Amino acid sequence: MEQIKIVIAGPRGRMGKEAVALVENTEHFTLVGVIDRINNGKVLHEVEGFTSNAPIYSDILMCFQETKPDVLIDLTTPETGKFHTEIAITHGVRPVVGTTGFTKEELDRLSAMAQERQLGAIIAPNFAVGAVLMMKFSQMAAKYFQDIEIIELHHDQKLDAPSGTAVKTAELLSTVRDAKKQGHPDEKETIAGARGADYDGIRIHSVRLPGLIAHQEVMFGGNGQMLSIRHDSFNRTSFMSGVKLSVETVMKLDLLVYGLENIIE
Ligand SMILES: NC(=O)C1=CN([C@@H]2O[C@H](COP(=O)(O)OP(=O)(O)OC[C@H]3O[C@@H](n4cnc5c(N)ncnc54)[C@H](OP(=O)(O)O)[C@@H]3O)[C@@H](O)[C@H]2O)C=CC1
Ligand SMILES: O=C(O)C1=N[C@H](C(=O)O)C[C@H](O)C1
Repeated sequence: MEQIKIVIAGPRGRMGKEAVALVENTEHFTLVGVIDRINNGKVLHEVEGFTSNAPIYSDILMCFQETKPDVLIDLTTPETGKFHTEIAITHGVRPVVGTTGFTKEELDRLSAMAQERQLGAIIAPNFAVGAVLMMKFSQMAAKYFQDIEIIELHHDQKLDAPSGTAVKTAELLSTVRDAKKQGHPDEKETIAGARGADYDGIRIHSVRLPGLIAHQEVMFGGNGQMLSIRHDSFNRTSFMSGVKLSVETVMKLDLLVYGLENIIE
């Protein structure tokens, strides 16, 4: 199998560490460099917890020039992730982005940039196969149940709310459900935010607590019945088979794909 040369941005992060281990343990993947805002000029094994010989760069352009990667895996923050994805597309490096918090306008712009260059790119709000199925099953259910509340629950170090997964879920549900205001027409919040965020009338509630990893429940209410579809990630290894699939798939694409549901059969 042809070797895929990979750069990881955010290697010291919770997801970045897992991604480094994935790339190091996959025969046809080579970690040619990492992007880290500290440790510039060092080799990764000089940083505690790593054994890799990959060089560390704080400058993404220098990293690309010297390591000539095929793929950038970005697991950073919303602002940095957007910047890295733009630079990658501009320089012909295929981005696989797990970073969340991009707006629809930003996604559209990145998609147009990839299309213009006919370059493969994947932005996946959730790499866990079970989470993708939870979204697909919810989309099936939304045809029959129009009253929906999404409860997403995450660790308390998360920067963006609602989660990328919750936004993606609401987008998928809206493809099969007409916009509808839920709850009583005259309902009033006595404390702002009590009814959660509003996406075409679907309510999204974000829970942040230490001890959690990544969880989501989609609740559908009907006459005399309720359907609940839930996914839990209990560790971050749960995301890695999706990262591996995305790296392999992005090499064959010539446009930007947003969401793993578009590449999982
Ligand atoms: N798609 C998916 O399946 C999943 C997506 N995520 C998303 O992935 C992202 C990362 O999550 P997580 O690993 O938990 O977050 P962490 O905070 O643990 O890691 C983020 C890393 O990004 C680094 N970073 C921040 N700014 C820069 C910069 N300017 N240049 C280089 N590196 C930078 C941080 O470094 P420093 O220590 O210096 O701040 C840190 O190491 C989030 O957006 C999260 O929502 C998370 C889980 C699954
Ligand atoms: O920040 C996280 O942890 C996660 N972020 C992603 C999101 O925003 O949906 C994916 C997963 O839920 C974990």
